[in-house]
Amino acid sequence: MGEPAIHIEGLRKVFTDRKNQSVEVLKGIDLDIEKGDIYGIIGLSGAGKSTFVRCLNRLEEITSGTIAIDGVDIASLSKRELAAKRQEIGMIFQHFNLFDSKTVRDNVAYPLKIAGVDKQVQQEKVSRLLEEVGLADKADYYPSQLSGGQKQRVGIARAMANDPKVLLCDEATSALDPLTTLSVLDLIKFMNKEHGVTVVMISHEINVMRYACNHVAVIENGLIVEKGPAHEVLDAPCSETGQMFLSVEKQLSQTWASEKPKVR
Ligand SMILES: Nc1ncnc2c1ncn2[C@@H]1O[C@H](COP(=O)(O)OP(=O)(O)OP(=O)(O)O)[C@@H](O)[C@H]1O
Repeated sequence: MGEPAIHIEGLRKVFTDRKNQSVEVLKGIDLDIEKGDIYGIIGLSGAGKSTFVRCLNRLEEITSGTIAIDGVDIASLSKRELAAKRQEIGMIFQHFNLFDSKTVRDNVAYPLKIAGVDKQVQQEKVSRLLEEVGLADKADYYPSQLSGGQKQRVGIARAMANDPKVLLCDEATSALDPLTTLSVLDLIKFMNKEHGVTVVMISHEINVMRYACNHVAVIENGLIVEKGPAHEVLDAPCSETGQMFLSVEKQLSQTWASEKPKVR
């Protein structure tokens, strides 16, 4: 097995809250993510998923530990080096985070502009990306003129603009209806297959993990409590959180509104 796309060792993140109290949110995470994988991180609200994924591109500074992306320890990079490294790490968000005052075309071109890509090349690249995400006819629209699913497609095109090695997905489908969720997950799978981008996806939806991920880790209170092939972790979890997710999923699919509540 070659070098992993992402190697994480002893990752800790401590926040200081408004009362100056320390809150340890990530408590020593070890994880290797292989190149070309789609890796899911599932956990309850507050378990530390967003903090974890935001540490991977240093949107959050880590307190201690190592995060190596393609063999490069990102904590050791200067601001300038980090800016260059971030071109290798695309990210999409639950609420899309598009520039409202820019057109679809300019949103997607933005990372290319920042990277100093030639204007002609920018235009060609943007056109190709918009074709790929099925929005070629919406290039001159503004985000406010798009549906949630279309906005996330723009987010994906923008995240893929610099041909990243890694795509981070922070609850990317949580604000979308089931059908749109499916099409956005298909698009992420397409980007993984066609462009070889390694995907890290966080979610609290077990179905999303099952549909999209090859591997899954369960995060509980700032620690990874189990990890492995998606079908093993999702179909026969051994952690308390994993078992709870599975049991709630079963109850939701088997219980009618008229039946007695099973959880209070
Ligand atoms: N800037 C911050 N300062 C202090 N505490 C923080 C900060 N950011 C996050 N936290 C705390 O870290 C914990 C984990 O938050 P995080 O958003 O990573 O969880 P999550 O698993 O993504 O939850 P959710 O699914 O609800 O988004 C929470 O208790 C949260 O209050």
